[in-house]
Amino acid sequence: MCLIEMQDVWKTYPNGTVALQGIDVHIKGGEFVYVVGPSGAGKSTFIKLMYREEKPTKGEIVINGSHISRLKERYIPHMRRKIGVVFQDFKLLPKLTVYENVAFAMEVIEASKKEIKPRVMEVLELVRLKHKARSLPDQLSGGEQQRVAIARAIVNNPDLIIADEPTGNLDPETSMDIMETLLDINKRGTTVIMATHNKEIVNNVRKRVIAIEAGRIARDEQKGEYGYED
Ligand SMILES: Nc1ncnc2c1ncn2[C@@H]1O[C@H](COP(=O)(O)OP(=O)(O)OP(=O)(O)O)[C@@H](O)[C@H]1O
Repeated sequence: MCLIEMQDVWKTYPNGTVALQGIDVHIKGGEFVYVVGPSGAGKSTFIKLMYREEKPTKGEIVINGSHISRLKERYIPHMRRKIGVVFQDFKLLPKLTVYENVAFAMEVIEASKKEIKPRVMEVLELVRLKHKARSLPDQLSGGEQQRVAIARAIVNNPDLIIADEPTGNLDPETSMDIMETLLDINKRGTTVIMATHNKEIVNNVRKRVIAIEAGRIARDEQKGEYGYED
């Protein structure tokens, strides 16, 4: 089944920058997709459209049957429950413990206390951080912080994980560890879309590659390669 469909999607920012021009894409449930391309090509914009951080100037975006390009503001929080987002800079809440950071995502959707504890411990176990539940983010390594962010992104069982440069701040070994965590989540059925400049990972763990150049899809290959020198 088609999880994400974009049809003739254009994005022009208010200052006149044309970030995307005529994007057509289909992504099926369960896929793992890399989004690659030169700096400024439009990767983040492409990804931001999927969780309605940005709105297209023109075109249709359908995610899981819902026309998110037309969605009214008040329905956006509900739509985002089914999407987990992971950022390069982790975006953890610094004064909350690891446990609280993950639990917070469930509190926001008004899950009951009874549901929260076992589910948070379950996802912390999945990212191998149960033993750090009481730590604060700044007591963790970068890779551990990113694994907390992944735990937070998956705690509400999303259909889709969107990761924008999740390994951008991490060394090669830690990056591969984060990649393995994302692959593990994907094996359990969650679709993963990952924008990345990590040539090593893309070339070594072959998956679908969508290359964006100057706002257009330049390549879309199954088991593709990175294709750039940086
Ligand atoms: N909020 C904004 N307002 C105006 N222009 C923007 C905005 N965000 C991005 N842009 C511009 O849109 C184009 C695409 O940016 P985008 O961030 O999508 O690229 P990217 O491929 O993710 O780049 P990078 O690899 O450097 O993160 C760039 O020219 C950028 O300067």
